Amino acid sequence: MEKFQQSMYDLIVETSTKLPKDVRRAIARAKVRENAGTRAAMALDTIVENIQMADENVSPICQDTGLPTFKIKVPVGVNQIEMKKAIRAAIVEATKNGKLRPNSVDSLTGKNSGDNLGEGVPVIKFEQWENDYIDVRLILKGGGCENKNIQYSLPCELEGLGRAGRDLDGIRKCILHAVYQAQGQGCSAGFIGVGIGGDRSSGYELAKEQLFRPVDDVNPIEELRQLEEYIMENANKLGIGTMGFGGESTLLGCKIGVMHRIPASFFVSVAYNCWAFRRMGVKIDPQTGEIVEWLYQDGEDVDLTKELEKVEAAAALEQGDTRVIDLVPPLSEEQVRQLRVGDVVRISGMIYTGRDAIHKYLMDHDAPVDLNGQIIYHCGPVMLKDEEGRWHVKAAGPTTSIREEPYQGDIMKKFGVRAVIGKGGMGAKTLQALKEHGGVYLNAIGGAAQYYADCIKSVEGVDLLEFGIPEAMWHLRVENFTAVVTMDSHGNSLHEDVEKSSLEKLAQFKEPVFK
Ligand SMILES: O=C(O)C[C@H](O)C(=O)O
Ligand code: SF4
Repeated sequence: MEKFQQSMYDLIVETSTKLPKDVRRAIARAKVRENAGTRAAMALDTIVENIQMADENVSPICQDTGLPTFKIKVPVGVNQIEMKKAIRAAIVEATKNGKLRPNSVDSLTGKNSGDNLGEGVPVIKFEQWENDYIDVRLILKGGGCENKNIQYSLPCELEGLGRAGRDLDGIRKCILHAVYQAQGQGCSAGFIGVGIGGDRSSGYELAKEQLFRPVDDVNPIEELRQLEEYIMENANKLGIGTMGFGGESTLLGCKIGVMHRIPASFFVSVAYNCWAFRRMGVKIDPQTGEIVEWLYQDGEDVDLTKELEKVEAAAALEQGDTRVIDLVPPLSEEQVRQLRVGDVVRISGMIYTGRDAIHKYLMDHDAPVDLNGQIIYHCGPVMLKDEEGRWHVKAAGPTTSIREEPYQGDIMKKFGVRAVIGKGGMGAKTLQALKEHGGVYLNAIGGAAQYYADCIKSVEGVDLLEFGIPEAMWHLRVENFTAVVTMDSHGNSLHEDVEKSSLEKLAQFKEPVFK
């Protein structure tokens, strides 16, 4: 087993940097569906470009490399303690090399362990089997989509859909509702795994297990096959679209599993995974620890370069009726008030990262830099320090902004911040503050961590590094950092509009379908 650690390192790097073929095919299908020239199509083009860049740079597709979760099947007699040690060592190595973001945080103190190890991290689950090889599957599921998982206890009342009863039709309603409530915040278009039955924990376990099924397999249980097909067809009619910009591609895959339950409980658990669906698997020789086969290799490989050729055509179309505005901070109130929902902005100059820890901190501390007229970027990047002590960005896409909703408006007013960049949109409190103070919300494409890292020309400083790499305030000099205005200072919010229209569309699925 001396090669096992190297094999696990290779598996981690492959999972973090390359999307499996079945996922790529699903993304290519989404591209065909999305109408050229729309904002959703433009977002998908960025996603495709990002996938390609991650491939070439052997760098993380998305900066949030998730909570590494290994599912391992071993022949009887294999030493699981040694395997665990090797996996942990491989995780540390991959973190040091910038293939994983240091993502393990002490829940009580907030301290980042720095090497991705911690209490219960990584997750490693073993099962014995009678085959003569080891099967290792790894999923790197990020926080934004994890926060969009949802569990229903039937019967229940669902907005737009009414009563969901304890039957197949009630399950159907829960799944549609799960897609609706995720909006663009889990970086749609997404994949869902559904677990019917079990208890609160085994139900979620079953839901997550479904994410290991190939996207294009067929459910062997006839009712579930029909339900999967129904969901794929109809969830895409909700009009949420890529990144919640509105559009035709909302869901890329739906896999449903079932298990027994106890009479009093009836749970439907839904695990939502973003488009950056990073899961891979290998077969391992139990003698040497070497990889003998990579999994998820079936079917055709999509030529994403071909997809990229369409990017320019779409971009040209896009710019036909869209204003593209160059911004160089510091921004004045007047400049910001001229921006409208739908405008595309290209930022050059300094931006400052700030996410959960920084927002909480700024509420009752001074800012480490003058933020007057500046732009805050909701982002927790992957950073590496070179031998001369200079920092380099390895991946830097936006994080889900709604988590900063309790603070954002106050912070913008307190420090004179004029714009925030993030993804998934913000709520009524921030919208009101943008109006009162004169500010905008700029939506970047979630998960496009390589694409944005490329716009960052230098790291000019860092504050509050004691919060850990993802949570620190990084001073970044960017060039042509592109984002879309989705909330403006005139009370307009694309997110509010899409949420409202998708709720109306959800209501068309109220009547029973599965008797
Ligand atoms: O933590 C992050 O960088 C992003 C997170 O996965 C999110 O989707 O909000
Ligand atoms: S930022 Fe988006 S793509 Fe990345 S892990 Fe979070 S939900 Fe997934």
